[in-house]
Amino acid sequence: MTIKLHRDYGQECTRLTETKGYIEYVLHESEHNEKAFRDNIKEAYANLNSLDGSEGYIALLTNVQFFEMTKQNIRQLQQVQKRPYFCRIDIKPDDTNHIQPLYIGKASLFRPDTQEPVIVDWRSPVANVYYEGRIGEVSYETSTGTEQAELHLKRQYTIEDGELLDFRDIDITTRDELLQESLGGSADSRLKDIVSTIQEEQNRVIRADMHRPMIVQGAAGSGKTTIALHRIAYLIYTYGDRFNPDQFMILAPHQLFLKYIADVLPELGVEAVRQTTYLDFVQENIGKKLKLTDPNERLFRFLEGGGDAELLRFVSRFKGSEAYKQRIDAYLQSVVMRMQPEGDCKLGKRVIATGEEVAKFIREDYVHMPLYKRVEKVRKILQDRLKVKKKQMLKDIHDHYDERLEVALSLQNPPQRKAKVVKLMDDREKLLKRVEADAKTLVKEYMAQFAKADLAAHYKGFLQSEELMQTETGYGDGVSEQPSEQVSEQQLRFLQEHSLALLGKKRMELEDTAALLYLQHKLYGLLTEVKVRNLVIDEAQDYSIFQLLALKEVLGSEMFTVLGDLSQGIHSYRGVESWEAVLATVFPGGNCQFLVLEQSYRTTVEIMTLANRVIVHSQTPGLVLAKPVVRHGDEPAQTVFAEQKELVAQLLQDVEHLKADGMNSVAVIGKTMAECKLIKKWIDTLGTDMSVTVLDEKEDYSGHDLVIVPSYVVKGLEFDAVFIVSLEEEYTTDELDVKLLYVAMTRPLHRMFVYSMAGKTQLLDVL
Ligand SMILES: Nc1ncnc2c1ncn2[C@@H]1O[C@H](COP(=O)(O)OP(=O)(O)OP(=O)(O)O)[C@@H](O)[C@H]1O
Repeated sequence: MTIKLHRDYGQECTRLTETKGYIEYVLHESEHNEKAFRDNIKEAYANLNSLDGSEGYIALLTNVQFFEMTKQNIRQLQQVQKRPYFCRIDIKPDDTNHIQPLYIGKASLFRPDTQEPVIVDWRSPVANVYYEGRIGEVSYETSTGTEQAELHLKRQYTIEDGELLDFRDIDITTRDELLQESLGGSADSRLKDIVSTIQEEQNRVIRADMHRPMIVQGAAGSGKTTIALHRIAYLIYTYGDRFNPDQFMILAPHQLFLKYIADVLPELGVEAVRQTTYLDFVQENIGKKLKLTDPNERLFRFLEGGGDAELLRFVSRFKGSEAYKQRIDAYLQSVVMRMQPEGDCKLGKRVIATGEEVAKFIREDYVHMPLYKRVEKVRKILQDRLKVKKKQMLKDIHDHYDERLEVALSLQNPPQRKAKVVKLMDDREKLLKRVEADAKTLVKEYMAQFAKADLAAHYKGFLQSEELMQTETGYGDGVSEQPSEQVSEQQLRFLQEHSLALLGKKRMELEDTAALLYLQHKLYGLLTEVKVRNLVIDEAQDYSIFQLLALKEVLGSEMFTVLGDLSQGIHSYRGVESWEAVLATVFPGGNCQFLVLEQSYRTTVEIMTLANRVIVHSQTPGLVLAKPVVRHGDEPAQTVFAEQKELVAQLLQDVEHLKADGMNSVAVIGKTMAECKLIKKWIDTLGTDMSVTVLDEKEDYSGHDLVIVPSYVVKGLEFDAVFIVSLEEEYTTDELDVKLLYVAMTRPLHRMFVYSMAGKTQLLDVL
């Protein structure tokens, strides 16, 4: 049936026209207000000096605030103008007899004249009914408690360019056509918002209690990244009265990924949320650009095995463990204990502070502060006390000499009297000068014993310390699957020599960043004022326990949303081995929520089935296979070639066909960067009109017809079609290879081609 024949079509068209009209009206009004506020600001500036200081300032601030709000409202309304809402729910609250249709969209708009909501924000409490409610009895939580209601209708709309193209009524039994439509679409180089098709299990994550930490194990394509961003938008809307956007932060793996997700929050009407990487966050807060060894190089060193591979693997894992943090704590303790004051701080014979007192300041009274802030505090206390003491001392000297001068002046013998008075005055002058001079340098000299060493010096100090070298504690701290695993002296010695050698070359490893952040926080305090209280971490499987602990410590908050997939844990030698370990070590006490997302939305049943046949070869603890939403496509093509040239020629031909078929984004995934460069070389040799680029973690890939990406860079991204190519590098049955191939296979939305050279198909052969 064409939608135009639907009995509600006319009414829905009228409603859409009215809504657009009202948006237009509000926009017009807002633009007028915006101008008025702008003029007011100018005027307030001009009057700033003539008015009483605070009055002028308040006028300015108020107008700036209104101006910003209006500007944001305008932006939001402009964004929804062409698609004001995506669904409608008809609900009857239990305390009324009136069924109210509510139109849900990406903004909220209310008509004061009719007291009716025109658009209800998707994040509002009642909108939850759209995502989770079934026709019939429903309830939803508001800030004042649980509301009961009856849900009579759930209707989805397809609106494009302000025109109503279709609508359909849905419930649990209905196939979610809007979802199917959305998943059938084409990928570009940016992630998009999914407000109209958020699924129930995803909705639970988005709306989960902000105050409790949450870990989400989500299969590839289950929407973790998307959910992470929607959750921030939801939290800012819901808790906006208590938290500013700058109190939220999202951590993503690299710059390429940040660019990939950059549009979603602004699309959701959210601005000013920090989106960064762990490394950048650390560098910003220690005030130093670190020269790191290439972690991907090491990844492949592990793959090759042999040599020091096992010991290097130990180094990576141990540096991310709680045991490493504990050793740093012990080192910090020893630094504090070594700050044993050498005697009292005295001006002459007068004590400004006793050694015990100073030690107590540092070790007890100001223990909540970073160590060198405590030292600064002590300096300040001593200076303040000195000021008082000096004044008193000078007065005492004056009093003392005044008395003696009085006696001297009463002497009868004039020459004797003169001599005495002169001497007393000289003595007094000398003494006063000495006191002044001593006072000037006293605190500085006393405090010299607590001289500051810089971060690198302390890290080096730690690496050379006996605290690092303790062997008695195994790292049975939830990091290792074998709690009884012992750390040997040989392992620690290797870590020490390896790290000191790197430091000697002014280099560090990514694994050192947690220690650096933690030491910075404990010794000096972070360099920026960290307002962030609420943290969302994507691709969290690559984080170590220590990285998470350090973040928790520096933010002073547990409001973490941690999303990851252990099946994609290609850095598991330094990242999360099991979520239980994170629960036990980072969020102990049972307050942390743990949710599993199995449903995968990205790819077709055919592609996901093949990817699942790969991942079952991994040792991932508690592996949960991804369940694709029912969407069928072509079988993945698996082809073996005899010649590299022949393979690449076929690939180029296929890509051209795919492009002609409307596949926007196509990627070739090679196992390593070297493999990617080889593919590129062949493409250049064969020639093509397409723009082709090899991606690393820093680049933006929009604007290219074809991208070639190493398997370890591609996580998190998606493309319409993907070619997994093995020219020289094959995927073996090794754990890391299994995960790399799985990550690669879960990137396509619609089509997948596995092209390998003969003899390079080891893992594929066992499928
Ligand atoms: N409810 C939904 N409605 C429409 N599209 C969805 C929904 N959930 C996820 N998607 C789509 O599925 C794809 C995968 O989402 P996303 O990248 O957020 O998943 P992920 O769990 O982070 O994946 P991975 O771990 O494999 O990187 C995206 O194209 C996203 O738009």
